[in-house]
Amino acid sequence: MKKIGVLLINLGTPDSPSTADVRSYLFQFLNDPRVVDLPWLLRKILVNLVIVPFRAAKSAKIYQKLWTEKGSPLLYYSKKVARLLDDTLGDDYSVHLAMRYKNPGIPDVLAQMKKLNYSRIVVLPMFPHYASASTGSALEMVMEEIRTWWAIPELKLISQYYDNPDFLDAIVDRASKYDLNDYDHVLFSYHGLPTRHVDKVYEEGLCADRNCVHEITTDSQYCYKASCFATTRLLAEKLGLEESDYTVCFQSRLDKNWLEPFSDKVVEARAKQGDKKLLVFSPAFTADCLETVIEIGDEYQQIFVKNGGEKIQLVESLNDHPLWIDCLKKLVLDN
Ligand SMILES: C=CC1=C(C)c2cc3[nH]c(cc4nc(cc5[nH]c(cc1n2)c(C)c5CCC(=O)O)C(CCC(=O)O)=C4C)c(C)c3C=C
Ligand SMILES: [Fe+2]
Ligand SMILES: [Fe+2]
Repeated sequence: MKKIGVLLINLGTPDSPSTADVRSYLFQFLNDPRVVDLPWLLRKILVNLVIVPFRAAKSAKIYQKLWTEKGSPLLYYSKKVARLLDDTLGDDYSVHLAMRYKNPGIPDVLAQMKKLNYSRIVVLPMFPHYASASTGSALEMVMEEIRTWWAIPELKLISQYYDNPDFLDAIVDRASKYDLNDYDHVLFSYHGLPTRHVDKVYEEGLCADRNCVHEITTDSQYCYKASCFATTRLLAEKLGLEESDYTVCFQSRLDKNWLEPFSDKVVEARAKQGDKKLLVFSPAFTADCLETVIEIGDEYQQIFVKNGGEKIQLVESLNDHPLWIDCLKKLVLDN
């Protein structure tokens, strides 16, 4: 019998790109109080009467562009990573994949894992950076489920690993097919967050430095913004980039009070100042998804060209990269 269970978690994706399935996904996602952290009534009104009704059909059209014959890339690659990780970890480990939203859901997957009586469970979110809206939400759901078990196994929750050398090397290797000298500028575009999400990490209620490029300290260790800048500094060093060669930016905002600078505005500004080719890294996304393939690869490309640029080259997500599998393997073995 296998002794250690590994629960690999990703965000989740609609069951299909139909408007009904996208609506149901957005409904579950945006009603999460760690994602839309407003008082209950305000969240219900805003999400269920404003955002979801207006967004579902529009998002469904974008999901239809993203969908391949293998379905959603996020789910396809998450499953593949789980299989490869299971193969490489050997007989003492068994890897299970769950999604925070939609399928396969965390409660169902944990119910299967419970029956297998693991002596230890390692929970490994596929988010290198901690954010309450991603890792926090997934780990909370795991704890909510496991707290009801009569026999609670040893439990290890991995909160973040953005500075793990294997993770960084995998990204650098992913980019190795591009010659940095061919590009006018490099962007490191991370998923955005409402600024208050970042502020809430700090006891006194404010991200120490709103324009933070700050070092990681015990106070800021779970500041998503700080960890994005730290990731960028580490990657830039490995890539041999000077500070003037790159810009850190944040994409996918839902309103104006999100982390800045906004990626789409940076793309526009770089085109207007004469850049023709941009190389874009997206280190917060470990699998191809709507926010990389469509938002960066398609929407930003259009913005760039409209303003005088030529080509936005996205550095593909890690997906099933062997060094990424190796990184996950070591994270499990070290924990
Ligand atoms: C308040 C809204 C949102 C927060 C906060 C948020 C944080 C967050 N999201 C990811 C990763 C992904 N998000 C994806 C899609 C997506 N995200 C939001 C909103 C928030 N995300 C929406 C409404 C959507 C759906 C698409 C749309 O309608 O625009 C995806 C892609 C999923 C896919 O199926 O391809 C990912 C991945 C992280 C890591 C994060 C916190 C840092
Ligand atoms: Fe998101
Ligand atoms: Fe901060």
